[in-house]
Amino acid sequence: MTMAYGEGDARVLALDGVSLDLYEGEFTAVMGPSGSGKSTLMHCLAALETPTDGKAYIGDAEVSGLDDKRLTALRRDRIGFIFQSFNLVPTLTARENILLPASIAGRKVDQELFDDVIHAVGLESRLGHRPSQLSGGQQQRVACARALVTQPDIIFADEPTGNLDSRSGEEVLSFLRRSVDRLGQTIVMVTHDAFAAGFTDRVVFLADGRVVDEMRDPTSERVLDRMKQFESRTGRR
Ligand SMILES: Nc1ncnc2c1ncn2[C@@H]1O[C@H](COP(=O)(O)OP(=O)(O)OP(=O)(O)O)[C@@H](O)[C@H]1O
Repeated sequence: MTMAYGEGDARVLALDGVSLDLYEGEFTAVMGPSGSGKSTLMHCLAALETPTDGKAYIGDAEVSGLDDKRLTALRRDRIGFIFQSFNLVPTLTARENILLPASIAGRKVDQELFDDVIHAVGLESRLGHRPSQLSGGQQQRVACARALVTQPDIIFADEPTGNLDSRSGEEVLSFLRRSVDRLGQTIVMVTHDAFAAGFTDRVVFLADGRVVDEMRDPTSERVLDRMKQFESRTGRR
């Protein structure tokens, strides 16, 4: 996939021929220096942006090249999102936020799955609270529950722990890990954080819009080492 922004001298190649397979039931981290194309890659994969060249697929469905109506349906039915800034609706309770995407899609959430997810994120006593009455960590857990209860084919998480203290961040990461292990959820997470990457099955490293390396069964120590190697090779620090 290629993604170019701007024209002439201002042209930026955010993605430079990226080819990447993501596997079902896996937790994948996408890492790389600032400006390496992580967010652009995620947006193209999640049908939020259309690449200049190339295609993205979810299963057999091509996400680039759908008309608006089909795109909306694809995002609604098959993709879940978790953002750094939670993106909850302030006037709705935690329960209402969690059920909102399903209710927009006109679908019922399986009660057992709902109970399971709520229990797993530890939100039982907070379902009637509005976002402003919850801590950042609790708000992000609501956002995780919201992404999970629709059982999407894939969840895209953009720096999900970026706004959290380390303890809340760890809770969210453990929870994402468990949802991969227990529910077979597929998750792709953009992160700068080697600790967060240590929770995943696979790390894909981007630099200058290309995949430059990957690591299976990462530990945060190995990820940190690899990041240091990249920094010394590219002359940073
Ligand atoms: N809408 C846009 N218009 C022009 N250039 C853009 C746009 N979006 C991204 N870029 C450029 O594309 C390149 C990749 O950006 P991207 O946001 O994907 O990087 P990133 O790895 O997610 O960075 P960060 O870690 O800082 O969020 C950067 O050089 C950026 O300036």
